[in-house]
Amino acid sequence: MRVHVADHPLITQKLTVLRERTTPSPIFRSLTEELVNLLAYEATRGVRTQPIDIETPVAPMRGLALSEPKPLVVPILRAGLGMLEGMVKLMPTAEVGFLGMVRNEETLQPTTYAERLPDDLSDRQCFVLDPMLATGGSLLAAINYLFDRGAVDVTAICLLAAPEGLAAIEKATQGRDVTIVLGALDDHLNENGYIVPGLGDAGDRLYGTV
Ligand SMILES: O=P(O)(O)OC[C@H]1O[C@H](OP(=O)(O)OP(=O)(O)O)[C@H](O)[C@@H]1O
Ligand SMILES: O=c1cc[nH]c(=O)[nH]1
Ligand SMILES: [Mg+2]
Repeated sequence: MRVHVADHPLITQKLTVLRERTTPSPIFRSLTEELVNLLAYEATRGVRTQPIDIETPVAPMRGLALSEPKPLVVPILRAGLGMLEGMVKLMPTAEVGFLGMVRNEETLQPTTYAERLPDDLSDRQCFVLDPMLATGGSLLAAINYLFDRGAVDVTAICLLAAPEGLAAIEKATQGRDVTIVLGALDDHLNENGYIVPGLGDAGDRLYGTV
């Protein structure tokens, strides 16, 4: 598993505002989109392309086009939906699939309440979006759905992660092509399974349900 933790002052600055408890939902939403734009740049570094011959007004040249089949972007509802717009702005031709998951706040186990993915993902590059990687249970379930359908590689973009969740995913995906791109790697999980220092419940903060 490859892990890339962003190291850029603008990402840390935007995350600082996001984490602040008084930041209201509209600002939280726009910062989330800005952060995805920045993280997606790194996450799509390995996107598959093919040469394409074009003519500029001045001369013919060989450029690059995205390869077929196009990448699949999968936000994990609810909170991952807040990252979708930022990602598809960067790759407007990507296809989008959806996974709805919710973590039981007592057992910390995820359940899937919605799934709308292409049946056959053979030869597809997949990009999963979820702001929070806490115990890793939700992201691992999403990664397993994609590999079970034939995906060859999965890249997840998360704003924050806990070391415990990252280690759990690494252990459970041995031998698979998995990349995780993070805005920051936080300190630990607390007794309620929340990332510390974290930002609280991302879904509630995005959609104002606190
Ligand atoms: O790593 P885990 O321990 O599985 O926790 C992370 C999950 O928890 C949050 O979703 P939540 O269950 O709160 O659903 P929501 O997006 O609808 O708020 C978050 O968006 C992740 O999907
Ligand atoms: O810190 C956490 C952990 C799980 N889900 C969240 O939204 N935040
Ligand atoms: Mg939530």
